[in-house]
Amino acid sequence: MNGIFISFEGIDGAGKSTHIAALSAAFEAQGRVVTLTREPGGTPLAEQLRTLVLNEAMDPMTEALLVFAARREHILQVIRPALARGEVVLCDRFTDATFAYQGGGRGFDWAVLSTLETWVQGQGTEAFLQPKLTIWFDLPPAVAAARLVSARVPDKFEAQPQAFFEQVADGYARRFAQDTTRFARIDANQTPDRVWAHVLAAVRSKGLLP
Ligand SMILES: Nc1ncnc2c1ncn2[C@@H]1O[C@H](COP(=O)(O)OP(=O)(O)O)[C@@H](O)[C@H]1O
Ligand SMILES: Cc1cn([C@H]2C[C@H](O)[C@@H](COP(=O)(O)OP(=O)(O)O)O2)c(=O)[nH]c1=O
Repeated sequence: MNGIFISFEGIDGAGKSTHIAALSAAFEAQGRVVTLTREPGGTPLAEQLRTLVLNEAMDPMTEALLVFAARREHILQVIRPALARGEVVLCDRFTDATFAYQGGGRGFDWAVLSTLETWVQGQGTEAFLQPKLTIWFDLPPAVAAARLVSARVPDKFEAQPQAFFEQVADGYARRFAQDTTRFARIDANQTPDRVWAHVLAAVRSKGLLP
């Protein structure tokens, strides 16, 4: 069986986490083995880098290098091995988040991010790794902010003003425009049931679930 790599994206509070477990169950119901993972993180070292990135103030380049360093570990130790075993890898955020947050939100150089992406996801003779499908939960930042008020204690990014998330959303839109076939853009400003129906339809339209 071929491995399947799917990533989930969107600004904080867009509703990703709500649907990842349900999609995992849908794959398992088809007899697939699922690896659920996240970025930054997914290995002990990458989780340590996550703690730094989410809690410490730092220069945007430092931040970009740390998330790509975490990604390198994650790809080598978790994602590629799971795909080689024919598993389904569901990843809560991947490189599009770097373009959106470090590129859009922090204003870090887009071309440098593209170079880092090429290095980290396809070093030497490795085939370039990219999700088969990226589900983008598109939600106006004001709506996301309202959802998060009562949801949880904000981390470094979630504490940013709405203007930051407008830039992050612009980053996602720019990334989407560069590769519309990989992305499924979902209007996340709907009830969870309706959002779920769109998530399922996106996965089915790629032929990944019956
Ligand atoms: N479609 C929806 N409509 C209203 N609230 C939602 C919806 N989806 C998720 N939520 C709520 O919004 C908050 C953020 O959702 P979450 O899945 O944690 O977002 P993310 O993982 O994208 O940051 C949670 O309190 C969740 O219950
Ligand atoms: C993967 C990635 C995440 N991030 C940010 C986006 C989120 O604010 C944060 C962690 O994402 P997330 O796991 O969605 O947070 P939570 O557990 O609170 O739902 O890291 C980046 O800035 N760059 C990246 O490359």
